[in-house]
Amino acid sequence: MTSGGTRPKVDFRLVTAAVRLAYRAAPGAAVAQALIAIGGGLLPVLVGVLTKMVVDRLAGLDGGPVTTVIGLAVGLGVAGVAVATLPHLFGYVDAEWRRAVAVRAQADLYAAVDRLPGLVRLEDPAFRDHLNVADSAGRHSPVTIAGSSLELLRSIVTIAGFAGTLALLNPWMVGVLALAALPTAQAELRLARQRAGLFWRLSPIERRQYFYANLLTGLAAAKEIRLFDLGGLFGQRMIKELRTLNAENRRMDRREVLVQAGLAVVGAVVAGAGLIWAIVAARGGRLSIGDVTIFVAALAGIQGAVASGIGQVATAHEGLLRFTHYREVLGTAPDLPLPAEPVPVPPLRGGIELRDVWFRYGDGHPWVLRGVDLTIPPGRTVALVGLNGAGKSTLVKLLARFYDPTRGSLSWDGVDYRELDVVQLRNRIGAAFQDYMSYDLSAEENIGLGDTTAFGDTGRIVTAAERAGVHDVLTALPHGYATQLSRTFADPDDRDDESSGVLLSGGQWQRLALARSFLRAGRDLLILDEPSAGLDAEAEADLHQRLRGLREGRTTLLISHRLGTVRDADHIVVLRDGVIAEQGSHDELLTNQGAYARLFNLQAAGYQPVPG
Ligand SMILES: Nc1ncnc2c1ncn2[C@@H]1O[C@H](COP(=O)(O)OP(=O)(O)OP(=O)(O)O)[C@@H](O)[C@H]1O
Repeated sequence: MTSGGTRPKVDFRLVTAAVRLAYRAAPGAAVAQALIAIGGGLLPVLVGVLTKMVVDRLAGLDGGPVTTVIGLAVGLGVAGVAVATLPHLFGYVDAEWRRAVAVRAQADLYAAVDRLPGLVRLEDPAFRDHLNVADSAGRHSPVTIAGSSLELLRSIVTIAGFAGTLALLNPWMVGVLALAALPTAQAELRLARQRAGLFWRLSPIERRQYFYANLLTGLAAAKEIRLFDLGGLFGQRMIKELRTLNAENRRMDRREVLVQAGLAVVGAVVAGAGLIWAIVAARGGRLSIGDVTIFVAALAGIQGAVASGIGQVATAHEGLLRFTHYREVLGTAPDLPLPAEPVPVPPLRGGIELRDVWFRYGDGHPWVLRGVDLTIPPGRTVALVGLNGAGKSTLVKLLARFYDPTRGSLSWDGVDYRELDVVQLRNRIGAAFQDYMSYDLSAEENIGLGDTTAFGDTGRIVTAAERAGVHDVLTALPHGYATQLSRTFADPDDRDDESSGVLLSGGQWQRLALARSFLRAGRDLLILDEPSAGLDAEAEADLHQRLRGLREGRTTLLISHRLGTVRDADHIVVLRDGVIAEQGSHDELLTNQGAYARLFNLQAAGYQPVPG
């Protein structure tokens, strides 16, 4: 986490950003909480004053009609009701406020992530760490910070009210209390800083613990965990992280208990001394019994409010530290330089050119592409082949401008990619990625996501499914194309209905992903990265037969390890260690007797009978 980088700074701009977000999300709730805070701050003072007046009248020190006492008692009762109900009202408004802030914070956060044009940030571990905390920080921290500020206001109102009352009885006592509050404030703030530091230090451990916990309960690793019997190992590692967390937290808790106990003793000594003075003063006739009651209430009220106020500062500080992660994500710069005036992307006429393209994923990473020169002519099929790690998928990512080349350039009809409108560019591309997605949605949505204008257009979706050879599979599902392809989102009513969510096989999922890309078959460039890797031999032959028809006259980049499926491409490019080793038609490459011929013959030999 950010733990790897510098510790985030908490400054006033951060406070205003959090408070602004909290206010804008629900101005009504913010104002209501402010009023509740002020009311809540004044109430203890009001109760104290009313109690003093009632006690003095009952003691006969302050004559007057009995109705006045009854009026005061009623006032006391009303104040008591307010004291009892305000926390509930506060809790309700607080929850409402948090809900409103959550909607706004999440909308802003995910819009910020969606605005990132490339993949660089999402692959950056530091940014991922910010993201991990940003979601919950955005939802909770603004209200925590604003709420703590209001609670602080409440404490200040209480302190001011009681201090004023106390000053009338014994101005010295106000001074003594202020002096006693100083070490309390200092100690509490120190604790808050230590707590924040601990949060910072422990967050990587906490994330590791979550990682193992999710691994143990998630579906992704369930098969390997069971077959390789990894549950015990991961469980032990999770518990080890948890024990480390517990040990660190325990150490902090102990420190806190000691400090708090010390502060409580100081507070009790000050309160005790004050009480002795009040009793002596009352015996000497300098204070009434009512004065003694309000003196005691003021002492307790001020001490409580000081402790609470300082506690709120600590809570706000911690909330601000978390909020830095949210702000980091929202303020992150685009990971690709976007032109101020992007050039509109025309339909592809002249082709795509890669000129001396060098690429690596980061300064410390090895070169993946090393001086690639390549032309993808319009209306033709270029096949890209090469061993694992040669850089084929990386080249695909550059073609969709998920990254910019580290050196060299790509151009679309002669215009540099960096000058083009990136959204329009992607709009002109259809792709089936090697690591395609399987969405926990219905079959028709899984296809329709390729072009959301096709949502609800059964004709287009069925055509795409037919082209990918998956139509028959989908019509045979319990609810046809409407069948949910996961049980993750089963309705409570459907949980026991086995037909409400169906899981497809790996090859069926791949064909569904292809259908999704075929929705964009009319686009200017179709990229197919290992489109048949998960298909059985029959399905693969069938798919490539269909693809031949689909590719006709369309610009296509086809990547495949099975060279039999690319032999009829217009142009075959062999990539080796990030360099184009050779290129040409299938026949030319076989004649060359180079890397392609060697790989092709190796694969062909695999299909020949083993010599006896
Ligand atoms: N996001 C990434 N960050 C860092 N390195 C990466 C990333 N993606 C790929 N690489 C590295 O780039 C190199 C090329 O990977 P690429 O996926 O382009 O190869 P490929 O030719 O498509 O391989 P395969 O045939 O196995 O799919 C590999 O060494 C890989 O480790």
